[in-house]
Formats: sequence, C-alpha cells, structure tokens
Amino acid sequence: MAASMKRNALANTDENQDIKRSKITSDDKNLESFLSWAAENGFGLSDKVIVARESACAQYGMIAIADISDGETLFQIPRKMLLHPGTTDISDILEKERDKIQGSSGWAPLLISLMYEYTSEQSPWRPYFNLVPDFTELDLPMFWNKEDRNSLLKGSGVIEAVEKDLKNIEEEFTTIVLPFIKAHADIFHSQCQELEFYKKMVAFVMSYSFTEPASISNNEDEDDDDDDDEKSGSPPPMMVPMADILNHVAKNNAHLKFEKEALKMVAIKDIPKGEEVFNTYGELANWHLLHMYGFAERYPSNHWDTVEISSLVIAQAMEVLSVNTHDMIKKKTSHLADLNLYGEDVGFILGVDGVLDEMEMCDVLKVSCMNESQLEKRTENEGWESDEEDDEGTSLCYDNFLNLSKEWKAILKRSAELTLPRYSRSIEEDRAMLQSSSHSGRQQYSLYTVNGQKMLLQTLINKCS
Ligand SMILES: C[S@@+](CC[C@H](N)C(=O)[O-])C[C@H]1O[C@@H](n2cnc3c(N)ncnc32)[C@H](O)[C@@H]1O
Repeated sequence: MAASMKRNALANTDENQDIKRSKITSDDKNLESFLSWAAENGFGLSDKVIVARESACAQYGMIAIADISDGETLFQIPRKMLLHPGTTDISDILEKERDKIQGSSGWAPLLISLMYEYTSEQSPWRPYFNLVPDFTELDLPMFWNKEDRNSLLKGSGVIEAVEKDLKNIEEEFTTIVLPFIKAHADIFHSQCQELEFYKKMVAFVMSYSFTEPASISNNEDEDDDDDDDEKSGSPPPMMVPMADILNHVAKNNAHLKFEKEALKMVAIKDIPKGEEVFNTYGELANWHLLHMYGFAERYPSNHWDTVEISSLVIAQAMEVLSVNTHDMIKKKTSHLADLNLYGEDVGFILGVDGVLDEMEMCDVLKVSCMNESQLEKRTENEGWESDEEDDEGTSLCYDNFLNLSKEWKAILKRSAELTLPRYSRSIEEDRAMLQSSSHSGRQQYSLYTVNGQKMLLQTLINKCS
C-alpha cells in the first residue's frame, strides 16, 4: 500500500511516467535474476504463484495465479540459503570473536554479516539484495524527521520506541560494530564504517528478518549442549530470501514452517486465484507494525491490535469511587508500587477482546475498591490474600464483563476516558481524516495506528457503560 500511495502522490506527467517505466524495467531484470538464482538453488517455487509488484499491497508481493489448497507448499528455502552469521563467508571470524560482538540486542553478528555481504559484488546473495526495495521506500519511523514523528504519532507509543532504538543503534555501532570493522578493515568495504549505512542495515533486519521459534530449534537440536541453549535466550534473527517477499496481514493465508533441512511456506487456507499470499510477521499490534515495518492495518482488520493503559491514569480513575480519598489513593498506589503494579513505566494492555494483563489488572481493581481496613489487612499480608478475595472472578475478557462489579467497570471506564486525551485528535476528527484520500503513506498508517488505539479504548468505555 505504501508504494502505491507514493506512486499516486506523483503527478501524472510524462516525465514521471518515464521514471516509473524505467524503474519497472530495471526491477523486472532484478526479479528475473532473483528467480533464476532461486531456481538454481533449490527454492522449488510452485507454478501456482508469481512474485510481482502488480496486485501486491506494497512493493513486491506473492500472488496466486491458480487456486491453491490449504496445506500446499508454495516454496522452500534450503537452510544453506539462509543468511546469518553461520552461513556468511566471514563466519569463521565471527565465530572466533563471538563474545566481543554479541551486544545487548543480539543483532550485531547478523548486521556485520549483512554489511559484509551487501557490499560485496561477489556475494552469493547478490540477486537477493538487488531485489530488496530501497530502504527509504519502507519509510520506517526511524527515518522520519522528529516533527513528523511527534505530530503524527503522539500517544501511540511509537515515538518513545523509536527514540530508544536510535540511541541503542548508535551505541552498539560505536562500541561493538565499528571497532570490529576497523580491526578487520582489510576485508570490509569502507562504507561499513558509516553509521548511516549501518542504520539502513538495521532497517533491513527490522522489517525483513525472521527468528526461528525456540521450541523448534530446541526439539531438533537435541544434541546441542546446555550452555548454548542458555545463551540463546531470545533467538537471533536471520534473513530468509523469498519468504520475506510476502507481505503481512493479521488474517494471513500462509505460514513459514521451520523444518530440519529447509524452511517451507505453506498455505494455511484455500487461496483463490488472483489473491495475494500473505504471511504473518507475528501477533503484532499496529503500533508495533508501524514501528518495525512502517505500515499498519485499518481498524478493525488487525485483531492483534492493542493499546496501553498507564497505571498512572488508573490511579487518577480511582477518584470515581467513594472509598478513595486523596490519602487512600496515596496508600494504594504505594502498595501497588511495591508489587510493581504502579509507576511511570507500568501499564496494562487492552486488546480487542478485553484486558490482556488480566491477573495484574484484577489485582489493581481489587485494591482500588478496598476500604481502609481491607487495605490494611492486605498490606500487612504483603499482597498475599485469602481465597475469599477471589470471588470477583479473574477474567477481564469482554465475554465476562456482565459478571464484573459496577465499581470495577467505573474504574476501567474512567481510565479509558483519561487515556483518550493523550492523542492529538478526537475520534471524530480521525473519522473525517480517514475519509479524505490525500494522505502520504506515513500519514495514513499513523492515522490507522492512533485511530485503532482510540477505537479499542472506546470499546472498553462502551462495554463498561
Ligand atoms: C518483509 S517485507 C515484504 C516484502 C516487500 N513488500 C518487498 O517488496 O520487498 C516487509 C515490508 O513490506 C511492506 N508491507 C508488508 N505488509 C504490508 C501491508 N499489509 N501493508 C503495507 N505494507 C506492507 C512494509 O513496507 C514492510 O516493511
């Protein structure tokens, strides 16, 4: 969608037509050479699909050109064709200096591998790299100017996530990656010493890499020693050519299976001829999609969407209950802070079916409704409670909302109402903007993200009314 919107933004002059034509021609050459490379290397692309820009929702995508049945394999990626620190030409050096380049994100070894391969004309993955769109086309918020980020994404949580990333990227580059590259300057292209180039590779990893589900690797590598398993806390990312051509929707129709010899893209539904084949990048909320991939889905398409309700607004919402004087709220928040349930960085996640952090939120609601003697008893027990206290029920799923007390609902409703003003526009203003078609990609996806969050909050308000 981003690409088509950008294309629409170009006026329809002859000059622009020429630019588009020449881009398509050169892209097709890249596509042809990528497909030949894939065929030579055992990807076994089904003749029921094509890779194309036409009919894809963003840049390239995979399109069904014949009816596909649930369970059919569309292509595979032999493990030797994956790009990661174990398959790059410099794997020996990376292995030897493994402890020096680990870093806190765990991405540095892959980023160093990518920088090396991406700048090498002889890289075995050259046809793969040539097909990846220019990184500016992905338009990730980390490349937007600060003004756009602040004005378009206020309240969504993306601004804070991007600022944290930018700080970490610079730090990891300066302290780990650059010293390693300089120590091996004879084998790296000089471009690899530039922070801007490193940021592009980070964007590549952010929006194109995959991680192997931990259970699979553990099951299949039963011989691996325990030490390795311990170190592999969160699995490191890797590049998976061809699989990363698929775009994402929450209601995906294909899925990547990790098998011993190869990874396989398998249809998980019947896919009619003419439809795009969509993978899933995970159970991702819109703010996460926008942060990592530069797009979001329009409400209510993304059933994984979430919004955070800060513990600070829940404390403010306690005022609606008569049991809560200013003094009581202070005592309650201090007790909740001791349990890590209150503080600047503490929030609770609301999804499309209700509150996801059910146990924690139930605890907060219970405390919110306590009178002085109940609170005293509880604080004396250091948060441990008797069984009778559990009689409120613990599900905060909307299906269970009829069973919730009116006090709990009053707090939830007020918390959602207090969260809405953190955005720069009202739901009504969003609605008017969503009807207008004159948006850039980044404006559109920001609108989807903030509006989706507001709609989740409004649903909670309605369910509590
Ligand atoms: C792994 S790549 C997918 C392939 C990409 N379209 C290409 O041509 O190389 C991920 C990027 O595709 C785009 N994308 C994926 N799914 C999308 C969607 N549903 N809507 C808009 N853009 C999407 C985003 O730019 C994202 O960063």
